Amino acid sequence: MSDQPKYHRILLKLSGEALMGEADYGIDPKVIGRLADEIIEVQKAGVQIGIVIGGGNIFRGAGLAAAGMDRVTGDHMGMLATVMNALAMQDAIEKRGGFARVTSAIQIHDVAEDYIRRRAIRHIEKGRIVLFAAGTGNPFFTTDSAAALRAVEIGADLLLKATKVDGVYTADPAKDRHATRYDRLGYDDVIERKLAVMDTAAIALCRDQKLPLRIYDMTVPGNLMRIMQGQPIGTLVDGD
Ligand SMILES: Nc1ncnc2c1ncn2[C@@H]1O[C@H](COP(=O)(O)OP(=O)(O)OP(=O)(O)O)[C@@H](O)[C@H]1O
Ligand SMILES: O=c1ccn([C@@H]2O[C@H](COP(=O)(O)O)[C@@H](O)[C@H]2O)c(=O)[nH]1
Repeated sequence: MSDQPKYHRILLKLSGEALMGEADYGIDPKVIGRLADEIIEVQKAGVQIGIVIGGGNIFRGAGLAAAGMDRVTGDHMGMLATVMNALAMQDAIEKRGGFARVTSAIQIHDVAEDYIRRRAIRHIEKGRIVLFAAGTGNPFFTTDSAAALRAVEIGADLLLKATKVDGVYTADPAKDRHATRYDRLGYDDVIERKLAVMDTAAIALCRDQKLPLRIYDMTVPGNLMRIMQGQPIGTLVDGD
């Protein structure tokens, strides 16, 4: 990268659902491999990176509860799904010569270390890409909230929500073809207009901690680096 990156430390939230690629379930190795390449490139350019991956490609607690399962059990399964995604990303990063560590909010010592904030920050400072798995460790939350929480805890200067849509729209673009995209919005605009691209708890935490948030399309190769270079890709949420 010719220019110095605009950001020192980021928290990247990757949609689990987008990892499926064209499939209906699971992980497309091509998608996760391409993302790992982009993440390593950005890390080599000097950006410190923490990652939270969703679990929507495997299980979501609310969906399991709707099918009759106990909600808390469903949420535990959803959190374990995020551990699987994090392990897959750790593997993809390491296969490409990067360094990664999965830390888990649920104790699961044979596969990942516990999340300990100071330890995670130390890994990041040493150039390791830290994957924060198992969400917040609590049911009734989502990985969006986990991403906002970890971003604040590690002192990230930007939270990036990487998803299948190219920003925040006036309505869900998957349901309303007349919806139009915002370039920039305040935190309270997202909450008050009920723009359901990210859960309210996550937006409120970003607002209270004045953490800028950018929502962008992760299916377009190169977008992560473009954002690190300061290009206005997607929608920026900050300010009143
Ligand atoms: N106003 C809006 N602007 C943009 N997207 C919106 C809006 N309202 C709802 N959405 C929807 O928000 C979703 C965000 O996708 P994403 O897959 O990242 O959700 P997630 O639940 O955070 O991730 P995961 O797949 O990991 O569970 C998109 O499917 C999009 O259609
Ligand atoms: O803190 C958390 C984070 C997640 N969960 C459960 O995991 C799934 C998958 O996460 P997504 O954010 O939907 O991708 C989620 O639906 C919850 O069931 C959780 O309980 N607590």
